Amino acid sequence: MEGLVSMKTAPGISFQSIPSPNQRPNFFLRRSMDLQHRRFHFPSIRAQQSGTIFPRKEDEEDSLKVKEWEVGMLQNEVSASQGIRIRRRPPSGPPLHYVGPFEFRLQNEGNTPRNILEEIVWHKDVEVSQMKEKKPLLSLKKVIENSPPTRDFVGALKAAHLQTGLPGLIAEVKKASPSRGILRENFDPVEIARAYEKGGAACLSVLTDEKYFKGSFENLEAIRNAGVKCPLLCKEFVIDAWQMYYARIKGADAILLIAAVLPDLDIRYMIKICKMLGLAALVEVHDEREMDRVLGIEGIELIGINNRNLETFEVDISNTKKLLEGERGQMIRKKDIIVVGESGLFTPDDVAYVQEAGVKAVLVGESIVKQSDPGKGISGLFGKDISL
Ligand SMILES: O=C(O)c1ccccc1NCC(=O)[C@H](O)[C@H](O)COP(=O)(O)O
Repeated sequence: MEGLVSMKTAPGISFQSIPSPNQRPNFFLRRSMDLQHRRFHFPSIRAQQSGTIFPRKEDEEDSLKVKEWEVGMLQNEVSASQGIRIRRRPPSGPPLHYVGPFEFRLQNEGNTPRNILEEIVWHKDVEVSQMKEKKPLLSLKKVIENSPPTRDFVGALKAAHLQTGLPGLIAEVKKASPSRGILRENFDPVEIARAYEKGGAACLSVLTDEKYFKGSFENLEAIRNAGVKCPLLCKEFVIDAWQMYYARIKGADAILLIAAVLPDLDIRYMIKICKMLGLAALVEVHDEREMDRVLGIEGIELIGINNRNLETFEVDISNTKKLLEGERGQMIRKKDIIVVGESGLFTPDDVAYVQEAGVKAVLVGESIVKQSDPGKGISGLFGKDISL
């Protein structure tokens, strides 16, 4: 659209006059023309501008960025076709609209995350690409070759359930959350982990996201190195297999995969990587559609039903019951999958409710981490001492 006159009107909105209405290509055609233009010509234009024949490093970097953007857009399209509303990356550049003979741009429209989960994922995308540059996958693989074996996360949950007759507890080391803010001011992850273990937790969940949960991979590593025996779940927003390798070297025994973020193909691929790395995968769903997708994937041993809608923060523990009713529940039993009830569990009645619905494990953060002695918080949650 070179040569068009751009007129600024209100802040954030600019108008461009169009030579004639019948010369106006539709938005999608323009987008794909733009993509092709960039794919095939962008580096050489830069090379021409710089007066060089061979592409310069900057041209190659530009070209890589364009390719990454294209992959992100493709991922968004695949995700949308599976009912996934979370876009993996912001659509680059503001979309164009046509009104009468005018074309106008709304600055940033489309590049604003639609909800907190999308915001987290977009931030994670940038964070992970920076971390990958510092610690390439090959270097992580070398460290893993000399790492101690992982512990049996699923086995620990099953054993706790058999021993107590109650759901096995995954106790979460959680300092803060986007929905609740700071949960515990004096936050010593190792002290909390030890208290949970003493209080009867079968496994621990360690939040590693820094920006939104004030967690870290250092916390995970410190808990592992402190001699805590409970298997550890790395509670991360996984969007790239690199994170799984990193979690493994930092001491994780299991990793979270969120179906609201990951398309089926990613989940299948990541389950295979988990098997290679000796990690258990907790695949998290929060509605019927996600549950049906996940039940169609082979090799899943653990499904988490999140009672918190990660887009709206609404918590409703009847979600667990709803997703375990009828044929879904039957298929889960047939496949011998362990279901974990996650979020919003505060009382023995809550635990009894989700157990009645069919869970064999629960994942709990807020209600126990807020207690002055988080270990005693566990007895409060179950209505009895489960450490024996
Ligand atoms: O906890 C949040 O506010 C939150 C917001 C956005 C994405 C994820 C979020 N939480 C992760 C979890 O699923 C919970 O930490 C976990 O299930 C424990 O929940 P709770 O017992 O209610 O602390």
